[in-house]
Amino acid sequence: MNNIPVIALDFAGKEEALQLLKWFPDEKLAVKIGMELYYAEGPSIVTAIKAMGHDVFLDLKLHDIPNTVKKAMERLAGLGADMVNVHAAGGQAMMEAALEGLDKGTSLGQKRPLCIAVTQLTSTTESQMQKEQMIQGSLSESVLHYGKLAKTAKLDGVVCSVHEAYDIHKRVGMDFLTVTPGIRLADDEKGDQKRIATPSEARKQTSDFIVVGRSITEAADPRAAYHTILREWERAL
Ligand SMILES: O=c1ccn([C@@H]2O[C@H](COP(=O)(O)O)[C@@H](O)[C@H]2O)c(=O)[nH]1
Repeated sequence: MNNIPVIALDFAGKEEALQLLKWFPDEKLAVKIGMELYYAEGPSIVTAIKAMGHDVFLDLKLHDIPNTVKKAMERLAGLGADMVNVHAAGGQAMMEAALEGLDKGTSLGQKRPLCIAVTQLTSTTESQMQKEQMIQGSLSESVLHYGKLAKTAKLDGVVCSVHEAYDIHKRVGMDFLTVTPGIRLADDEKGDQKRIATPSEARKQTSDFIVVGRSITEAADPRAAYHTILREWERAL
């Protein structure tokens, strides 16, 4: 995965997703296939988008007992996605099982998908986390804790907000990936996201990948929105 931003294809079906991709006839993109599109279309949506030459982050956020996650990852490994993920809250043994499944399901000569762990969703606030998840301490401590746990389990990185990305890199490792959704341009609607940041802040805070959905997919001209975000990212340093 190289391209930035990663476009979240949060659509009800293949037709809508392909409509969006038509805005980018000559560009190799990185796209994210999430639950909505995957549950509607099944594994063929991953192979179809890979066949178009795009990188795919398959964002299914697995969270179950280790054996179930291992077997599911064994199946997902064969689809050709470049990145997959789990919830760090599933625990170290579950994350290790995810990797085991991916290794087992990856054929000889194929590259194992990167595997990252969701820490605290970008739609979660600190007070919500403390009340609803009964986690004491700050949200940034919780994200760091999950980051360290994911590193111990030998995962490749985490999903976190831009606000935690630098701390993760400093304290877990500069080569440990930080994938950051919750990206908004200054005038964009926040929607359900709580811990948001601009593409420029994301770059300054050392995010490796920014994930952008509605700011691109709901724009009147998605290609123009994509390039505005890319330009802001490129000019940030
Ligand atoms: O903590 C997380 C984990 C995943 N996401 C996903 O990223 C996109 C963001 O979409 P926007 O429209 O740009 O808000 C979406 O697919 C989420 O499922 C996240 O937002 N936060």
